[in-house]
Amino acid sequence: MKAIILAAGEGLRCRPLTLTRSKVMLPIANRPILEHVIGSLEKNGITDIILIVGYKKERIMDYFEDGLNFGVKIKYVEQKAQLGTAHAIEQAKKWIDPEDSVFLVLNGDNLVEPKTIADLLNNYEGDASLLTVQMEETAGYGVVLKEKKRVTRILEKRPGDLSRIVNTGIYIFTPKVFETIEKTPISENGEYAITDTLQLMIDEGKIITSVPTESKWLDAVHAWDLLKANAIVLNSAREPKLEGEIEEGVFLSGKVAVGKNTRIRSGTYIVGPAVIGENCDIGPNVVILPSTTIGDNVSIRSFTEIQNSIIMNDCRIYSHGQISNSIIGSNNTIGSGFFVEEKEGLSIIMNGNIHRAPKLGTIFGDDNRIGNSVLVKAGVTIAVDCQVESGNTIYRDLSRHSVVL
Ligand SMILES: CC(=O)N[C@H]1[C@@H](OP(=O)(O)O)O[C@H](CO)[C@@H](O)[C@@H]1O
Repeated sequence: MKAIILAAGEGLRCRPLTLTRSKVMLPIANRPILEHVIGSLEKNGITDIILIVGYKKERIMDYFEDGLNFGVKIKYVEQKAQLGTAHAIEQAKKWIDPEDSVFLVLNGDNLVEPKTIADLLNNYEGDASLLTVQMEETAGYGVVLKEKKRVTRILEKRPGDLSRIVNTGIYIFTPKVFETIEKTPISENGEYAITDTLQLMIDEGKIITSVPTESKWLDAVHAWDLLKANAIVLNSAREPKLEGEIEEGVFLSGKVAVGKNTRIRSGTYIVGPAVIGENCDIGPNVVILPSTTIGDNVSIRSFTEIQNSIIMNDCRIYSHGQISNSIIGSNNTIGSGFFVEEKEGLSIIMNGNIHRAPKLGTIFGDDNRIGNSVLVKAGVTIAVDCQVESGNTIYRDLSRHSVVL
């Protein structure tokens, strides 16, 4: 069976992290979300993958190449304009054999475990099937109404609580779906939505079934959702590997993974679950608390404490810092005495809408340079290529190339 993975969008609500990479490339436990998705397909024996790319596609293609290192074969198809999920799937039409009985479609930016996909593979029926989860908070998703297994309506991102059965965006289609995709009208927000295609199929009397799952399905809607996803994945890791050099006098407890060529210096105290990548230099006397992921080529100097955070590749973090509930993009330099304030239940405004964040520190994009003794207020984001001189307190979001003297 072939799988089409949708990986063309940016992930606007994950800015500033997505200013330099698309959402599918955001790391969870040091691997892009898309790598987790491909791994789950491969474990189900699905190795023939059509990857729909668009935004920052080079970064995806450079990482995955032809897929062989990941146990799959990838055919890249470009969606030049991001005109919706039905339009994205339509781009793959040429590569789906009309004689194939069915194919799978899923999002490249939702974390799924192998069993999640198996639940659909083992239970699909009718003209199309979609995998659903039960959720309390359904805002931002499509929900379905159904009679027994048969879907009677799909409602996309509507306010109210008509249904708690959420569409995961994981589907089994027959090649006939392309006929209905061609007839799908453009929606109010200017997109061709696969959910509208499905509604059209329902209206034509076709049988669309919903397959419920209780297996893992996680969507990082906002950047801060990555912290939760990271914690879940770190917690479920099996037998983490300790490579590199662990000096005498290092304390490790819980699940801790350390990559090749990394040195953990004496006096460092690490409580897992935690993952530290390759070629890092940590300590002496650094404290790393659950659920933290540190990328490759990162150095962290004495008396810095990091908790429940993601630090991406190529960062340098100097001494006496405190970072918690935060995401630091790649190639950031952070001076001594850096302090991130954190708060619970912040209201963050994006594009005029209010979004509620859980306990949050800060989110940094890539390539920022922060001097010594800098304080960042809770919920504040620093975009890309910003420079903050020593001794400043950052109260407001910094946009790309900002300089704070
Ligand atoms: C038009 C469309 O395809 N909507 C889908 C899709 O929404 P996006 O906003 O495109 O990610 O994925 C959601 C699951 O992540 C699903 O709930 C919804 O129905």
